[in-house]
Amino acid sequence: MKIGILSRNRRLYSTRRLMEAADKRGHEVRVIDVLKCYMNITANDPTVTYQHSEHRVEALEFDAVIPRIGASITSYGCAVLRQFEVGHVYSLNESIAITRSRDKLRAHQLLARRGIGQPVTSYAHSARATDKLIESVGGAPLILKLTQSTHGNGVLLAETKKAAEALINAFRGIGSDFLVQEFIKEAGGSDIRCFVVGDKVIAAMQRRAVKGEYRSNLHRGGTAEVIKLHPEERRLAVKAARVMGLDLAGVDLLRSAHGPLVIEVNSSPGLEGIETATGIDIAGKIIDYVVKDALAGPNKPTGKG
Ligand SMILES: Nc1ncnc2c1ncn2[C@@H]1O[C@H](COP(=O)(O)OP(=O)(O)OP(=O)(O)O)[C@@H](O)[C@H]1O
Ligand SMILES: [Mg+2]
Ligand SMILES: [Mg+2]
Repeated sequence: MKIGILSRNRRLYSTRRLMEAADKRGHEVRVIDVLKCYMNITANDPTVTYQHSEHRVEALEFDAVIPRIGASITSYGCAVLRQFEVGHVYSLNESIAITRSRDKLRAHQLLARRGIGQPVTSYAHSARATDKLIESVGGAPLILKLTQSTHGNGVLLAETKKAAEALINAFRGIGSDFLVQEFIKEAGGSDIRCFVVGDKVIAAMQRRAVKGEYRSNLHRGGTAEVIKLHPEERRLAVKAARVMGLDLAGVDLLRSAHGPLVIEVNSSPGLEGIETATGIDIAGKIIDYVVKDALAGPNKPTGKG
């Protein structure tokens, strides 16, 4: 099979591992930097051309693509991916599903519609609503989250009502889009990353924040270890990925006093942390899934919104 990995950098761990796994299984694999692609949008003869120095590839000839689109290039990356879809090329994750998951507000609303447990989350435009926003999530301490951010960068803990008001005003002042969220204290600075492929959780790890930190992201110095999921957590993670329409997803859960809660669904979850923590050949499992799913036919758009 001819597989394209849509990634900006072939040296990234996840990209390298996917290439290795595809190669090992005898597939022809190529890394395509979406920013070096251009497209011709016509009904009869849509094209995506990848031009890298003197090399030129007619990219719609791929049998399957695996999108690894970074948060900073969501818009152009998804436009290129949509063009593959116009050309009936199978994609592991569809552009619409990636777009849904990138906006945390939209994702929370879609998950809520399907009854998926999440921390109480509020959103408002008007400065007059600040008191109500704070009250609705149970007051301080509370979490403020930029709607489009990653690696824990846009996640802030406001320990007091005064701090929450100051942060909300600051975010409003610079025109940032943010959510206010109930702080799940009992998670104790840990979260669970569930790695979903198709309709299965193929691996899970618990990430623990360093002392004095509330964010467990490995990029923030957190540590990871294997964890055995409860069946309820497994079902929740698979359902969350389904609702977003993602065939590959990193679903983050918090263990709260009232059961597991989904905090986010990532469409390009990294492989390094989870492969290192669990010793599972995640890249191999992804390639096996892609081949099986692509052979079964073109994408069927899933989910709404
Ligand atoms: N409501 C909450 N209560 C307690 N801790 C939280 C809450 N929301 C987030 N956290 C902590 O902050 C971390 C980062 O939050 P989140 O996963 O939403 O952001 P992210 O920047 O998209 O992360 P990623 O790099 O996993 O994509 C979580 O892993 C968790 O440890
Ligand atoms: Mg995220
Ligand atoms: Mg996360």
